[in-house]
Amino acid sequence: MDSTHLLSSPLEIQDQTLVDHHNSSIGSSFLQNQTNVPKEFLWPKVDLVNAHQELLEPLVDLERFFRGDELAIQQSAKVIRAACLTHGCFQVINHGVDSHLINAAYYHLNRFFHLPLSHKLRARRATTAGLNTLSYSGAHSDRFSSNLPWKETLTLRVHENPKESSVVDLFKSSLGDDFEEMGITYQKYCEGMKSLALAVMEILAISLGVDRLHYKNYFQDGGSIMRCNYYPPCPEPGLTFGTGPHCDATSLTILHQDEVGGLEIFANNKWQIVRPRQDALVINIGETFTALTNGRYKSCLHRAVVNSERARKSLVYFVCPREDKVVRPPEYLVQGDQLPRAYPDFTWSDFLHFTQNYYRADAHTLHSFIKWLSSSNPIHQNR
Ligand SMILES: C=C1C[C@]23C[C@H]1CC[C@H]2[C@]1(C)CCC[C@@](C)(C(=O)O)[C@H]1[C@@H]3C(=O)O
Ligand SMILES: O=C(O)CCC(=O)C(=O)O
Ligand SMILES: [Fe+2]
Repeated sequence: MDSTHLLSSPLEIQDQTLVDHHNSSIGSSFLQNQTNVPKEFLWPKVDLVNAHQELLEPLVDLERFFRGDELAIQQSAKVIRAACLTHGCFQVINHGVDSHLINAAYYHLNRFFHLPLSHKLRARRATTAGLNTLSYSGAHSDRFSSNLPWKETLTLRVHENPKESSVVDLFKSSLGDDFEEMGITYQKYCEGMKSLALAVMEILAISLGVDRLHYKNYFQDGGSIMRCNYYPPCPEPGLTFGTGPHCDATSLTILHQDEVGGLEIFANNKWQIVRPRQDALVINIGETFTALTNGRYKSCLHRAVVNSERARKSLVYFVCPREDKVVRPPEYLVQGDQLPRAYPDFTWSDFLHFTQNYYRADAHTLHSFIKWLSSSNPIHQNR
């Protein structure tokens, strides 16, 4: 683990904040007007290795799952199992999320990121009574001072089973009445993604040989994080990342990337390109799911590269357990001395808190979190 990433207190994060023009005003116009990459965006050379090969991750057709074709479901589970044991990534087609809804989500994403920066900043950590939050960030420059990502993000955090009105109100109250339509679209997008996530949970359970409904029931009352990524063109794309190498701390990620491409996955000891498919959604195993499988399934190490020609966009839906729920694998995956517990119990709320206040998520977040848990809470030490 790189201990320089481990921050001992929230204050240190504030201390790292960039000053003056970087502080709150990095937006696409700032990034787009650069003729070279400012030093805060330069990533270490060891990380900047290129990917040359295309990932042949499995493409799973969910049509037969939704039709209840048992033989096909078992076959898909087998293919998914192999992918999750090696790199933690697969793609799905005929996934049931309406392509018009995905297009509408991109339409609103574009509209949002083309607003003047002062307007985008109105969505900085806005909150509704239901505790859903909306937050805009330009290159995370308010949180970090080096290895900045060449992107802007809009993050919607949705608590379990939100009422439509709460998400729509959040968009309206932070961005203005003109954003009602955007709120409705993102509410629907999250609903579509949630039902897909529960279907995928069923196949994952089958693939692990645990009770078919185990994970579906577990995530039924869970929340989610929806993120829009906007990656402006970059004058020297080989020096930086749109999103640096990391595993998602969340449970499952359902990602759509636009036709520009840039998502790369670390598999078989090398970085590999995930070619965009308009009709497909990329599914990545996150670290919380790794813990829920007692370390059986690999969380997917991935990154997003930028290019000098075209802005790139992606829509990311992160599946999370209910915040206070204990993250613990089913008994079937823990068997005495042969298969002891790989991680102690924790809650999603604590893990999320760690990533938002103490540690910048990277390739080792779960490992670092467990270490941090045991050092800050002796109860966890011998579990
Ligand atoms: C729990 C989370 C932390 C991040 C958002 C979600 C899932 C992925 C994480 C992230 C994308 C990993 C790379 C670093 C990060 C800061 C980013 O570049 O956006 C991460 C997210 C975050 O803390 O905002
Ligand atoms: O934009 C992408 O393709 C990847 C984004 C990502 O990994 C993330 O937001 O967690
Ligand atoms: Fe990610």
